[in-house]
Amino acid sequence: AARASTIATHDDVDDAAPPAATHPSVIDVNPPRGTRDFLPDDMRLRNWLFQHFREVSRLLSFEEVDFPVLESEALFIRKAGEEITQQLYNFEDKGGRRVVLRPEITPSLARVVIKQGKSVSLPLKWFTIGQCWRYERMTRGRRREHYQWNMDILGVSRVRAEAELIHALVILFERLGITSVDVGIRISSRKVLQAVLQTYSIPEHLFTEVFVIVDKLGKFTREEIEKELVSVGVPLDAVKGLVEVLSFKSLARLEDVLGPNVEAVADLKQLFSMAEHYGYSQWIQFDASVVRGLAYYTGIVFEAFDKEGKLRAICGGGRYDRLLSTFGTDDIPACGFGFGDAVIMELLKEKGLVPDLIRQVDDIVFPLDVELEGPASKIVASLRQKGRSVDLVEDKRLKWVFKHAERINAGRLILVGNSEWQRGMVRVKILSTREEYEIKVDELD
Ligand SMILES: OCc1cccc(Br)n1
Repeated sequence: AARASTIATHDDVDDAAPPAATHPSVIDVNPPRGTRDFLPDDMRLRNWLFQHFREVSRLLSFEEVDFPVLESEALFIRKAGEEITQQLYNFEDKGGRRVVLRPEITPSLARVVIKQGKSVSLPLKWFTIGQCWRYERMTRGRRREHYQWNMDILGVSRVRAEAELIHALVILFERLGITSVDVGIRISSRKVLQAVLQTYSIPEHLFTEVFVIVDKLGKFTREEIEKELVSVGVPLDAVKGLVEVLSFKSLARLEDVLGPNVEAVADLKQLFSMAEHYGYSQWIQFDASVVRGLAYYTGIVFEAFDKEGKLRAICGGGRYDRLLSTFGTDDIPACGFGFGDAVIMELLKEKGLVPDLIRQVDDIVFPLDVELEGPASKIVASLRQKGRSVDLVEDKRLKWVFKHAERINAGRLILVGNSEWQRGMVRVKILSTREEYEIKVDELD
């Protein structure tokens, strides 16, 4: 009871911060609300996933970059009412600067490309894996941080960029053991809705707001969406027309309604044709209801989803040809996606595809007597020099050491004992075969 009283827990769900610690001993051993600790087992899994992200990026000849988690708040102030900008993890730093823990990575990429100015060489193909944050009222108990793999192509205006990024997604899923039976990639284009809005002469300045509202379909009822659309100035007939087109799942149907010369239809037909050549057609489907929730998308948008419909979108992305001009500089055609580390892990668990990543070590070295610790350390140094991972164990009973060797899946147990050492030897036990032998110290490798 005494111990419990000194360690606060945060079982309360309200969002107020706990009172500042009154005594140095009062610490909350949990990580801050909505964040995670990664202990060795978790870290092995995270590194396994990130290694796949990196390997797929390498296969597509992307270069790795990194940006600060801390960014100027100004980079993320957008007026379209997106969830991501309404949940900024923002604050004022000690210098009075308005800063945020970044909620996404693309604006940082834009900032760096702008900084490079004319010296940026195109096409640019960059990827990064970085932690992103949101400040969401914990009443919903959701996470406040996740790691996101981002791949972006700048300087390619044709839908080849989208086709390449979708290829990356397909390769990643296949590497994880996920098939097109488990996951699909829904594809549409913001130009579809744009074409519909234009037929109703909706002013262009409303487009972004409409996209952000329409993206909430699925989270809100159709009536709520229609009401919100009307509230931002979309006449009811246009709302009905929009909702009608949003239900389209066939490109042919879309072409019938919009006509063959609409850019949206041409882009999508080209992308689906490219998919044939890559051999990943079975992974993708046209779905006009895909808009994605980021204000700056201007063209093709896509998201991967689990076909059992149990999880939130696995990843999402699209074309954003006019992001740079919103920061006051010349536009560069751009396309990218963000792929979070959480939903994919939920999917792998669902599918029984989470690998069993055990701790492993090559050697355990154990001096049987305290005066053999020096020789044992010499052996350890030599083995590590040869690139072997070595666990030097001391102050333990031999019985414990044998159990420990099993526990950490050691390859060999090297016992440094007096009688052997006098003859320049050590005793080696191969854990997998139980084979035991003596060997000259300088022949140990
Ligand atoms: O994908 C939206 C998002 C952004 C930042 C942090 C988290 Br958790 N989720």
